[in-house]
Amino acid sequence: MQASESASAIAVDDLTRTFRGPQGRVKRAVDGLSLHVERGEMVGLLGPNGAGKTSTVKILMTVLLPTSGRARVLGHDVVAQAQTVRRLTGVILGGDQGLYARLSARDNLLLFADLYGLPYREQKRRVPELLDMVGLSGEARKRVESYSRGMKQRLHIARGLLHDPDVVILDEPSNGIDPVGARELRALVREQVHRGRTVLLTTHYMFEADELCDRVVVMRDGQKIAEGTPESLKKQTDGQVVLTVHLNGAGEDDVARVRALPGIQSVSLSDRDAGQVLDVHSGQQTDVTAAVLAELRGVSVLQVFKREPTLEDAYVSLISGAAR
Ligand SMILES: Nc1ncnc2c1ncn2[C@@H]1O[C@H](COP(=O)(O)OP(=O)(O)OP(=O)(O)O)[C@@H](O)[C@H]1O
Repeated sequence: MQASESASAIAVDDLTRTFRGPQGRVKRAVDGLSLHVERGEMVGLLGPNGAGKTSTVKILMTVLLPTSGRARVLGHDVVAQAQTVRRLTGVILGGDQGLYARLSARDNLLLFADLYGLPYREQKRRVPELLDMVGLSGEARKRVESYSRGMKQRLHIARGLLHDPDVVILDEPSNGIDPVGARELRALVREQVHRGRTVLLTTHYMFEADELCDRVVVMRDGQKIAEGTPESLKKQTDGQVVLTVHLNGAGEDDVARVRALPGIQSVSLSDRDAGQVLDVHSGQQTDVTAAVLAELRGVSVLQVFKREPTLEDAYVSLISGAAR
């Protein structure tokens, strides 16, 4: 059966997946989720650990059955037409699994091309083309065990694209990759959309979602709690200003005093490099800089600046707002 021209690339409707946990308790990993990805779109699936992203992705990959609801790829049902869905979808999971460490990149791709049933002539054309696209032509004959994490991830992408899928699903593509490698990977992912593919990706990196995605869907406890363009989600933090203070020696007492100031919406303290960063969210009307610095008199303040909220700020405020 051909996919209808009007079908969304990915259509998830009222999808639920439950697991039986310890003591027979039922856990709803995916709980009534609906999400649609249009053809040629790149959508990010965001959410904290345990939100249900991987379960959703596994259902779309046809390796996990839904408990109820429906999921379709280009109009094909992931349960009833699993084989067609697998043919149309490229799944890129990353990590050390799924590649043969003792084989070269080229031999890995030839092996998987065989497994996918790609005709020999097609393999001879497709494998060098993909190695070139992911920038591994020069190292194609080296064993994968000598590859860096970033190179392995690029090889995973080549592997996922062997059968020229229309829809690509990536699970945390730049997890554990150094900043330069991650930037190259993002360029590679972006290129897939330029080539007309539809991309769904999960990520914990908000700047990655902001840079790459046309839209993001935020999940928590198996449910969708927000959806929109990165810009529209940032706007939901409307009126917020973030005061960022780089400092040393701050403790919970300092955070509590700043949090108690009038006009403050939220405060977070994190370690960064050799020092600390205090992010103070407040309403636009109140300039809290002087009051915050007064409360930090006992600590060493290195730098202070104000900035617009980022997607990460919007995400943190969404996730904490949805906390039960
Ligand atoms: N096979 C399983 N058996 C029991 N519970 C499971 C199983 N798979 C997932 N879960 C539970 O379902 C919930 C959602 O898990 P899932 O892996 O889909 O979340 P996630 O958003 O991908 O998290 P992460 O960001 O950590 O990968 C979690 O509470 C998890 O413990």
